[in-house]
Amino acid sequence: MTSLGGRRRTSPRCGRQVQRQIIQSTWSSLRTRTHRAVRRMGGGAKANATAHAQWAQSSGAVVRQAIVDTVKIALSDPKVKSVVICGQNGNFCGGADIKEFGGEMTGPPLIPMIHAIEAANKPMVAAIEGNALGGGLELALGCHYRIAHSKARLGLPEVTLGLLPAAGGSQRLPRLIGVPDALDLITTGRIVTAAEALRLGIVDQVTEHNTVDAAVKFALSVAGQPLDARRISTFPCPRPPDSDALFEEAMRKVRGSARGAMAPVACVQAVRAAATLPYERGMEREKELMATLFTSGQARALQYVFFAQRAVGRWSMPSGAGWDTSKPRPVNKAAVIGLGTMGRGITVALAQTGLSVVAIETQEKQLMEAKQAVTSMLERGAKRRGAAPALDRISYSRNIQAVADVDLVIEAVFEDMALKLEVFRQLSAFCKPGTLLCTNTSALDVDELARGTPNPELVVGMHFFAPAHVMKLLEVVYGKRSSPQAVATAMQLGKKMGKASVAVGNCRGFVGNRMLRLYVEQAFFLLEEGATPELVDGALEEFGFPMGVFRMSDLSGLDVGWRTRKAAGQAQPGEASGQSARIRNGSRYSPIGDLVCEQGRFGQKTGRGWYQYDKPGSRVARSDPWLHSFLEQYRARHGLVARSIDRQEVLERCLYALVNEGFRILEDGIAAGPEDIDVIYVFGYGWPGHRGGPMFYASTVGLPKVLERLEHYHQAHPDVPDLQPCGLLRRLVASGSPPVHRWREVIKKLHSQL
Ligand SMILES: CC/C=C/CC(=O)SCCNC(=O)CCNC(=O)[C@H](O)C(C)(C)COP(=O)(O)OP(=O)(O)OC[C@H]1O[C@@H](n2cnc3c(N)ncnc32)[C@H](O)[C@@H]1OP(=O)(O)O
Repeated sequence: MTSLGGRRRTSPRCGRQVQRQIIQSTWSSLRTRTHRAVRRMGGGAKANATAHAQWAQSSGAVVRQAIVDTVKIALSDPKVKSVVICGQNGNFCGGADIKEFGGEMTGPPLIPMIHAIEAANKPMVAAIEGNALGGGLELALGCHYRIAHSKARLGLPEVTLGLLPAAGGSQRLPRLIGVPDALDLITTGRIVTAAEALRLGIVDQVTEHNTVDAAVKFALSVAGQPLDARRISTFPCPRPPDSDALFEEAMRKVRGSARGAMAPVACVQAVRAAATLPYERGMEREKELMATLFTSGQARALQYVFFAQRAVGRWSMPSGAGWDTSKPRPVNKAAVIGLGTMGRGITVALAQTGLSVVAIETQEKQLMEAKQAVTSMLERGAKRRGAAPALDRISYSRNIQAVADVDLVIEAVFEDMALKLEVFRQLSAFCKPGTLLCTNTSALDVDELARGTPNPELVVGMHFFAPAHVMKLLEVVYGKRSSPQAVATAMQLGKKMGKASVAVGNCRGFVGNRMLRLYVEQAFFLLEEGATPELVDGALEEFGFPMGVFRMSDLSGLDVGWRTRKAAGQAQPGEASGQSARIRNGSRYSPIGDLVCEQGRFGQKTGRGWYQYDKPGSRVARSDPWLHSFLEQYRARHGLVARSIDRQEVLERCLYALVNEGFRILEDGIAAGPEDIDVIYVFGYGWPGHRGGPMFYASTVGLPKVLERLEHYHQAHPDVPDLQPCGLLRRLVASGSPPVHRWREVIKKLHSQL
């Protein structure tokens, strides 16, 4: 447990008949409250100081110790008839302190503690307010009854941390609610509302009123009643009729979606143990499975991602300004300009966040189409959430002057600098003073856009990812003149929208796309050298990406990149051959993608791309003999001899090139730390979370090895300067390859010397 208020107090209503154990889980203010709680547990100032010092090492140990002690006192006191376990400050318990996992566990272990609660001969009632997650819910499942507030959230999210509910959760939940629902909750980590928990049978009662009072009343009402039928571990696990088929199907499903993550698979195995073994043996199985996960490295990666996601909220700019010094402006009303795919998604996301939105599109027909699409997206979302669609929060207009009273505008028009500059010029004329002007560009220069406005400090990039109402990532791009307040406002709005928002500097492609270019480029080079799209995609998908480079390119459309390359003067029409046709600005360039586009093969939408599809729009990719013979002809025309390439080389070339660019981004100060890059890749680019993001992954591979492989590939391909190892990588290796959480120190030193 992370936190404790080992606070014993007597219920004012029931004298000493019900004793309350307060378990609080507000992590951020844990230290002070725990200190106070320890003091309240008895002992003078001296004892208190000792306990507090211990807690500083391991907060959860103190929480567990206090629960054990207080329950013991309550059970031995004849005047106490029932016990209510509750949290403090509106929270039951968010589960184990993840930071404890890295070190040696001290204090009483959780499982015997929960067993002792379940074995108690007085009713133990959990009063659940706020969160009951992970070990917190496992504790509640050890109680004989559970009373929840209507706003409570319950779940076993361990799987998202690379673990399974190993304090009996995987054995008790199926016994309580049945195998299918338990499998769903445990394998996904899905958090449920109190209403759903009641429907599933996880809680016994839901209250709109004071939860502790309701629980105390309830505890008194059941005092003295037999408890045998309330101890979940003694329940037989309800076995569905065809349970073998059910578990096989569950296993097939998790293996399909886990992308190599071990925890979801272990969760199915643990629930299967609950359904097939006596409780004690099931607990042994739970322990074995947990031990494997704990030592797998995947749990460490996922826990890193958990903290990285929170670390990116503590953003900073090269000037030193940051989250702690910059106050965001309130944003109640926003406008979206341009209602293509991105604009529609952004409109939906803003409305679902509770903002008033003005959606602007100049052409009547497009405006009407967009309105229809936005309406149905909102209706579908509302149906899924069981809420009313936020249709009345949106007004539609063809007139840009409708921005007059908004606090923030997000421009999502076509990626064309001249067009965007014109939009920004008009916005500057019509918006009220102080309105934040945001661009959703994924490639254009935010500084150039800002220069076109009278108030460049109000301009930032808000780079959403398609579909914008679904994808969790938001890059907030600050330009040279963006004010810290503008960045703070965009970051706060992103957070409100439920996005993993990362503040990054302005450069070509920002962080995500700048790194992606090198990854894709290596994939093209590998085709030239003898690989096939199937080989490259197979290696990347086995690594854990939902789709490899080529399947992804077919999905998003090959023409998008082609247009950009044409605009940059890279893609040149025609069938030129020889080495010179594959050089741009002195560096190697592969025109393969351009040539495929010249055939009208734009991917899924045209039914042909790197693969073939049954019909345009179809999603099932099949190997395409045309493409293979095209590759052979291409190699022959350019004098290239195909060689055998293995999956290891595919991974090293694609991933290390991407990681190397990540180091350059850190060196350039475009991202403040490795966590920023990792969050961008996990939440926006399908990087498997159980590998922790590219920079974390590099640290697990070992920086000296990454450096050595990059040197090797750069030597083999001197015409690819991007493969030259970055100076920061060399520096980190020279300073002993510190763990990822210490890279910032090296980066800081580097910047201070520049
Ligand atoms: C054998 C024993 C095994 C037990 C299994 C477990 O219990 S594993 C843990 C299961 N619990 C979870 O996964 C819950 C994780 N936490 C959350 O989902 C959320 O933090 C919350 C509890 C719902 C609260 O959300 P809120 O948005 O209010 O706050 P933050 O997420 O920003 O968190 C505030 C700070 O607290 C830190 N923190 C949160 N959870 C933990 C945790 N389990 N262990 C350690 N620290 C935690 C978080 O990092 C924030 O800290 P900052 O320093 O401010 O970044």
